[in-house]
Amino acid sequence: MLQNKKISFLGGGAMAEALIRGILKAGLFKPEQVTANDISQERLHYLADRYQIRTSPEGAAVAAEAEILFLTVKPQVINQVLKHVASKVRKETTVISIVAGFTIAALEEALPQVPVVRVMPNTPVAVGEGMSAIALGTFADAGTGEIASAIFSSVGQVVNLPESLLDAVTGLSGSGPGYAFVMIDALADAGVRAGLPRAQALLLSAQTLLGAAKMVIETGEHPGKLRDMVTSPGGTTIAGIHVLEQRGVRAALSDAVIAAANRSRELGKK
Ligand SMILES: NC(=O)C1=CN([C@@H]2O[C@H](COP(=O)(O)OP(=O)(O)OC[C@H]3O[C@@H](n4cnc5c(N)ncnc54)[C@H](OP(=O)(O)O)[C@@H]3O)[C@@H](O)[C@H]2O)C=CC1
Ligand SMILES: O=C(O)[C@@H]1CCC=N1
Repeated sequence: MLQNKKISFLGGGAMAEALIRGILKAGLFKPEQVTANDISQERLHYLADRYQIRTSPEGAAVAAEAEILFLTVKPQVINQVLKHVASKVRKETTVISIVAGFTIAALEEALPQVPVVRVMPNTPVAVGEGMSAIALGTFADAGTGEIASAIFSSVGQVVNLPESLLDAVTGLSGSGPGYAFVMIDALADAGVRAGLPRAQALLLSAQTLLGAAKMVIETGEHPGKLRDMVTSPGGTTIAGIHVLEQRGVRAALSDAVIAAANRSRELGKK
């Protein structure tokens, strides 16, 4: 299905790089099938050098030859980029937008009758542990859906959801790695505060979050039950959890997700 297809990225920033790294690592595409376009020559040199992919500063030409076209620019410039390339995008091209807040209706207005897919992935696609939510556009048939599912499931887990839920997804799993990195960093600092060497503190912190997440996914148990298994009566964990509850960690995480989801909605209105 994806064999020999030309896959291109308009915007070669952080998320495009994470996807390129992930799909090449998964062996889904060969480097010569992949083209990246970016406004910065320096960035194109870096991507070509690091991943041996093709690069081009000509967005319209890249859009014209793409069979799968990723829109990976910031929400603030997507309208300008679409205006520049829209007339070159062929009706057979599958267009996959990961632009936060940018709606299928806006995509279809710019690219009439083109099969479009709106996806919200996250940066762990770079290491095969991404979380992506997919919503298909009006002109996307089952084949288009299969292409999007194949790409994103090669670099992590995929859910199909109605587009109306993608802002919520953005607040939770799209931005979520950011929250997780803050937590990992904070726990590592805490380990140093408690006397651990920095390198070991960081490993202890990151591997602990990785292990806990894996337990939730592999056992299918409710996190509350798994938490109870760690929490010996009168022991250390409940002393720690008491402090987290006192400081409102749950409410802070909840407010973070809602703030990010609201921001995604706001970006979509511009
Ligand atoms: N980062 C993430 O975790 C996720 C991001 N997304 C979405 O992915 C998109 C990209 O995000 P991210 O990678 O973080 O952003 P970046 O800013 O890292 O990447 C965007 C890239 O596009 C370049 N660019 C700007 N204007 C143009 C243009 N006219 N033509 C071609 N390239 C251009 C930028 O260059 P310059 O920097 O010089 O402006 C930059 O290199 C966003 O829409 C975001 O909402 C979705 C899920 C997760
Ligand atoms: O911060 C952002 O706007 C993007 C969208 C989701 C993750 N990063």
